[in-house]
Amino acid sequence: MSTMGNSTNIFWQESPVGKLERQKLLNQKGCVVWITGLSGSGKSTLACSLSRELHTRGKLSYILDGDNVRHGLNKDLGFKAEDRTENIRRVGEVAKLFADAGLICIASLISPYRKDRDACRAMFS
Ligand SMILES: Nc1ncnc2c1ncn2[C@@H]1O[C@H](COP(=O)(O)OS(=O)(=O)O)[C@@H](OP(=O)(O)O)[C@H]1O
Ligand SMILES: Nc1ncnc2c1ncn2[C@@H]1O[C@H](COP(=O)(O)OP(=O)(O)O)[C@@H](O)[C@H]1O
Repeated sequence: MSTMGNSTNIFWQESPVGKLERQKLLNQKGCVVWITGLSGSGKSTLACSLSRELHTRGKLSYILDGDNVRHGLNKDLGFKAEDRTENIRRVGEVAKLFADAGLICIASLISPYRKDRDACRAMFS
């Protein structure tokens, strides 16, 4: 049992199908490719080219683009430093789930702050 927020009864629920089994089914290993850069620097273009090329090679990928994610999951966030931090944290958590599912997750966000990039990278170690 662990304490999460105000709850003291949150248990980790194991999946009946393991990560290795998913990898075998998809014939690929899940991972995250995180593309950073200033607005207009070519992140989305690169993400789209990579996703198309992977698809051509029979590999399942999915793009988490900053512009798109801010239409839904992160529509409550703006561009203050703390909002950008939360944006990166949430996308990092979603990317981790995609990678665990076996997909090649391509995250394309400005990610301007080193501390946020480092915190995100630490989620995967
Ligand atoms: N300051 C400010 N004001 C208004 N709009 C802005 C601002 N900063 C970014 N943008 C736009 O938001 C798009 C997504 O940004 P990100 O989520 O990648 O930014 S961040 O990683 O949270 O810093 C981003 O997309 P890209 O241009 O593709 O980078 C911009 O269209
Ligand atoms: N390698 C490149 N050379 C020249 N122009 C590019 C290149 N990559 C992207 N662009 C152009 O730059 C603009 C911004 O690209 P975009 O991928 O939307 O950037 P971002 O996602 O970082 O905001 C688009 O008009 C795109 O066609």
